[in-house]
Amino acid sequence: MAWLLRAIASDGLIDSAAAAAAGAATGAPRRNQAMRFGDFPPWAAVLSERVEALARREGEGDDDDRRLMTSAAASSHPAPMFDQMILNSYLPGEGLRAHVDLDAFDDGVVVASLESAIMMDFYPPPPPDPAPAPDPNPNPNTNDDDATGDIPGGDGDVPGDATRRARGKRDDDDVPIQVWLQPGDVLFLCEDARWTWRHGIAARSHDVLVSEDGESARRVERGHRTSVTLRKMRHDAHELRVAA
Ligand SMILES: O=C(O)CCC(=O)C(=O)O
Ligand SMILES: [Fe+2]
Repeated sequence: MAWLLRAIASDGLIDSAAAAAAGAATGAPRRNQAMRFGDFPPWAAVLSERVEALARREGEGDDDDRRLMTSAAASSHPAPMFDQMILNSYLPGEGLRAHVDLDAFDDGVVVASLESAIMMDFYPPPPPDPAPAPDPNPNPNTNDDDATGDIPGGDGDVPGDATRRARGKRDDDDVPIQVWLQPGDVLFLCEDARWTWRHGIAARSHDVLVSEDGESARRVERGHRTSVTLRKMRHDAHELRVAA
């Protein structure tokens, strides 16, 4: 479940975040990421409080589909809802490898997208590993060390798409679901969108926006973009019982 909220961040917040990102990005070689745990700078505390108010907002009934953050995710974040922040800075042409955020953080990850629009790509999880095929030759004396031989769709020599999927490997040639993030948009990642789908940004200097009817397309040049991600460290992660 991924929800997008248009334009939460006021200009003042955007300016502060952009200035912080610019400050973090100074020096050589250029740094494009800064991480904070716990005490946020004032502008980030304001952003975090606004996001928290939205995520906890009442009046959406019991219909979880209408909430920005699932109630399970929201209630798993005792106040303050977020205690970790990453500030990312992207120049045109820069991207982000598709990934699932670390297990050390709870459900309900938030991305505030600032300054310049960008296309974020979402890749579904690979299908589960197939059940092992019955051994067609149960003769224990047969020496078959071709480890790929029993993978449906794979012939062991030519690693075709089906083979990669069958092995649970990921392929960035997969067609993503695309989400157009405009300055001020806030994206809430819960459940599958947080735990199993990968998200990433293609490294290119422009995006192509296709109209809703699919009839026309528009090229949009990327500018400098800043993103602020907010997360909550899982309680058990403090004791390093989960992968960090
Ligand atoms: O920059 C973004 O929009 C996403 C950043 C992200 O996915 C992350 O920090 O884990
Ligand atoms: Fe991420």
